[in-house]
Amino acid sequence: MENSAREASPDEEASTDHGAQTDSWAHLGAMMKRGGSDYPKLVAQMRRVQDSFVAAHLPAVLVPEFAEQLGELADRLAEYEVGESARPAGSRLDLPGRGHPFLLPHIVDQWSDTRVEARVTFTPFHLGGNGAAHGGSLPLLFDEVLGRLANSSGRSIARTAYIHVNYRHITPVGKQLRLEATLDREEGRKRYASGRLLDGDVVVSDAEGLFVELRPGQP
Ligand SMILES: CCCCCCCC/C=C\CCCCCCCC(=O)SCCNC(=O)CCNC(=O)[C@H](O)C(C)(C)COP(=O)(O)OP(=O)(O)OC[C@H]1O[C@@H](n2cnc3c(N)ncnc32)[C@H](O)[C@@H]1OP(=O)(O)O
Repeated sequence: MENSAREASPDEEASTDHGAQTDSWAHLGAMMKRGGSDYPKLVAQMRRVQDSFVAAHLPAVLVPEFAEQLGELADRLAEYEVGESARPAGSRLDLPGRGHPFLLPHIVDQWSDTRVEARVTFTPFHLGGNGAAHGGSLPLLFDEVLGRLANSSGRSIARTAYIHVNYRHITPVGKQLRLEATLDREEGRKRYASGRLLDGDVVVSDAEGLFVELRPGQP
């Protein structure tokens, strides 16, 4: 396995999954087996493609060949398309960024009912400019981590109402950073969480988010 995050507790993701019930160890265990034991290699190669794609300047003469090869791969993958609730991508809680190439490849080190500690390295795919991560990738990271925290430990489903992100310093690409997040308070249906992204001792970004618990039947 390319990286190991700690496993989720049985009830911690129970209410976060709209497409399938994740209310038992057995179900979580089954989700984390989706794609099999080689799936981490596939995700790692997909992330490599993303990074090398954005970093490459192909000779124009090679562009049609690369487009065709990628097209062939996409066609092959499309043969295996399944519904949202059956996909390995995003289900693999044992992998950085749940094994979903859109998500930052963060690795969770500690997870309690109200606190998360994780490591994350932004890659060339997330580059904005001048060695700094694209500003839009930070709300993505905070939404994922704060959102999961707000939905964990058997709490019922809550959706992001807002994420307020402060950019304090540039977020370097290619350097391992630390992320801390806490669920700070709950007021009725409202859950407030906050997080900090650190480069050494320097807070490069922090965020506060409101997650509102859905009413029964609310989409
Ligand atoms: C399938 C297999 C795969 C397996 C999966 C593996 C496990 C996965 C593990 C983990 C996954 C999760 C990890 C990621 C989590 C990320 C979460 C997201 O990104 S969610 C998407 C983005 N968000 C939306 O799309 C929301 C769209 N908006 C809405 O739906 C509504 O606006 C909503 C629910 C947020 C609130 O609407 P209302 O009608 O329910 O609630 P009202 O009554 O208006 O407000 C309730 C209270 O909240 C305040 N409020 C609402 N919005 C506010 C705002 N923007 N700012 C301030 N206050 C707000 C209101 O003022 C009110 O407060 P007063 O009760 O009066 O004190």
